[in-house]
Amino acid sequence: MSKLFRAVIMGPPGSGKGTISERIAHSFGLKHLSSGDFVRENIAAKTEAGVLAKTYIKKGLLVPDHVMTRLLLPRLEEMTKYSWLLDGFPRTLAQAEALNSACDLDVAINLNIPLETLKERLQHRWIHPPSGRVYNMCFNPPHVQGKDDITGEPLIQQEDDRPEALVARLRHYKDVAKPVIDFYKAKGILYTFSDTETDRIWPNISTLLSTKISTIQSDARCASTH
Ligand SMILES: Nc1ncnc2c1ncn2[C@@H]1O[C@H](COP(=O)(O)OP(=O)(O)OP(=O)(O)O)[C@@H](O)[C@H]1O
Ligand SMILES: Nc1nc2c(ncn2[C@@H]2O[C@H](COP(=O)(O)O)[C@@H](O)[C@H]2O)c(=O)[nH]1
Repeated sequence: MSKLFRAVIMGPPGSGKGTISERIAHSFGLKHLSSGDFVRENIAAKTEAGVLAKTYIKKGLLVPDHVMTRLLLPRLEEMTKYSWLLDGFPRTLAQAEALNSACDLDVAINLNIPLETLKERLQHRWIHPPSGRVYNMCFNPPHVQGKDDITGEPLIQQEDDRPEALVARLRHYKDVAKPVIDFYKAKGILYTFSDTETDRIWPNISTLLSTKISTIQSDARCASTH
């Protein structure tokens, strides 16, 4: 039986986490687990965690660690038989430590994108809140402007994607992300990718994952024959 592969992807707002996560899931057959999707599901289901999370999201804040961890770890327990990519979690050191106590990771992908590029991207980002599907009028526009490709429902722009909200959001991101980046660097599993275009970053991520996944599978085959 081949060993399972587990990875996380991190990056500031607008860095392409969601975009690249979809490509990884499609190319490598990994389950794409999005913390934002889990939050939206809980909000829609009006669970205790969802109701609490909504109060923070409406203020453009991160959901508190204990709420996020309580919401996310049980979902990972349902995934023990799958290889997965976790998008949007961890965002803080406390979350990284909680995840570390629950499972081992093979790779932590870190997207390092220039501020001006993030600003440009988020000005043109439109989302379909119920599904979390993401569009960009310059990069991947919807078939019909303002409408979700799948449901035809309206797309919105997030308040905190506005340029004036972004600087504070990015400063906060850097403050909370640095300990997480250092945590995975110390574990020897951090891989950072810097560029202004997802289409240039993608081949490098694809090569890394191809190498890592085939190495894990060949090690598993060796182990099973000894
Ligand atoms: N790991 C997490 N810890 C705390 N809050 C989270 C976490 N993941 C998601 N959230 C909350 O849920 C909201 C929606 O998450 P999602 O990833 O879909 O959007 P986002 O963070 O705005 O994405 P992006 O980083 O691309 O801007 C976030 O703005 C945040 O408030
Ligand atoms: N102009 C470009 N836009 C891009 C690129 N990669 C992603 N995007 C768009 O930016 C936002 C943020 O992406 P997310 O995956 O972090 O939500 C979103 O609207 C994407 O469609 C790119 O290389 N160039």
